[in-house]
Amino acid sequence: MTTLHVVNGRVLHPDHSITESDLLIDQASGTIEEIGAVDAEDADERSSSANRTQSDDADETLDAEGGLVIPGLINAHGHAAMTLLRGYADDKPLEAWLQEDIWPAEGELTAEDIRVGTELAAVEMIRSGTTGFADMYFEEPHVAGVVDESGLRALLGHGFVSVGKPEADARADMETSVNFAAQYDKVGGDRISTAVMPHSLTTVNEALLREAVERAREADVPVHIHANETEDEVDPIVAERGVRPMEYAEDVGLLADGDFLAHCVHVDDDEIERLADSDAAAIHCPASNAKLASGIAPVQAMLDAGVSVGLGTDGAASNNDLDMFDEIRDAAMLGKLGADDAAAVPASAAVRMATEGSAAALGFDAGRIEVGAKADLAVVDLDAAHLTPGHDLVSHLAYAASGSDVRHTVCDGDVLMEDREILTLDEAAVTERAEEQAADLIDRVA
Ligand SMILES: N[C@@H](CCSC[C@H]1O[C@@H](n2cnc3c(=O)[nH]cnc32)[C@H](O)[C@@H]1O)C(=O)O
Ligand SMILES: [Zn+2]
Repeated sequence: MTTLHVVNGRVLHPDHSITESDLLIDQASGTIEEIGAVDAEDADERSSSANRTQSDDADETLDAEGGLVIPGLINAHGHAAMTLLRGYADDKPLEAWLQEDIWPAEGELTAEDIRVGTELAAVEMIRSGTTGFADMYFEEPHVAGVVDESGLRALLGHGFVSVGKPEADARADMETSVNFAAQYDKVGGDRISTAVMPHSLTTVNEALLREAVERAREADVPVHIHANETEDEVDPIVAERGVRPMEYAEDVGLLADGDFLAHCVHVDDDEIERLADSDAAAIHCPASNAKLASGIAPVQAMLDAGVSVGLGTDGAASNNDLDMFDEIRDAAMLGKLGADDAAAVPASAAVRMATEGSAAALGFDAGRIEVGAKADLAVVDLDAAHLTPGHDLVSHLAYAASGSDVRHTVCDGDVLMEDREILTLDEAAVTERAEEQAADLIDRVA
């Protein structure tokens, strides 16, 4: 067995206790094998030479001295290649932003744009301790290629809409979504999984939505969709059907085990109950909801009701970065404002949303540092001024740390970033290429 030792650090356990522990990782299975002093001799040796970075019996060793080993953060909703549209159109509400700026620009996107934009996203995620993500976009086979080379874990799907398109085009788009999901699920291992991804409850017509859900069940993959993001999305459903969107969602066959719904901002008590009674998850995207002034999701109420809640950044054009530490902080801050209660969404709950919550939503056996779980983790440097003193490290993760405090990133037992150097992608080349590709895209749109 080839092994990776993560030594000399402190470890954040699932109950959020913290101990000084080493990890032994089996790289073949990509799982955590042991937590604790790996053997007594090692521990003795370590105390006599704290700076040692080579372990005699491990194939590879990662020094976490002064750091906290946390579960890799999981970005459970986004559109990775939208990094190319970062800062392209800001300060507008959802509908105008999509229709006036984003969709016209996306109409010009090529497979190469998607590949380059997704590589840029991968660099940003690895740098900021994100090891897994969900992606709803186009040209997903190219996204899968980037996931493969970057070493990240991802759940991918082709997003499709029917509004504003001839029926035949919309149907073909739905077929692309189903076929991609069926063909790429668990392709080349278990780092890539898939879902069928109708864009939203209002941008896909009922017949296609029903069919997409049915086809997803046949292919044994979940469904991912935007839901209840703005009032403007809720009102037409209520006006047309006389029911709120979650009842409509149930009616078309959604809210099954494995399904996950982005946003869920404007959900009433009955809808929260429906979500809680279902095996589907809500993905909270606080920064995107704030920037587009969509509203504040009732996250504490959802958690209290027992809804499974994950956390996501949404695309980089409505955030405008992919740093999940920011998202954790925004979830806590907006959760308090929205509930008018400083005790709402405490640090620990926000960290859980980005780790075990997102993992459960995406069906990843990760989001926790535990024997048998996937070895998806990040090592956060704790010796910075803004993280001193260390009264409460979970508080620091939520309120004081940022992605740039991440020193190492590991996914599936492989080191993706060591001492802030990304090993799987050429960061300088990726950013340079992205700058060129984005300029070219904007030229084509103009
Ligand atoms: N526009 C595509 C649909 C699906 S891909 C996913 C889409 O979600 C869009 N998107 C990004 N952020 C949001 C959001 O917050 N709400 C709704 N859609 C978004 C994104 O720009 C992309 O167009 C089509 O023509 O078939
Ligand atoms: Zn989105």
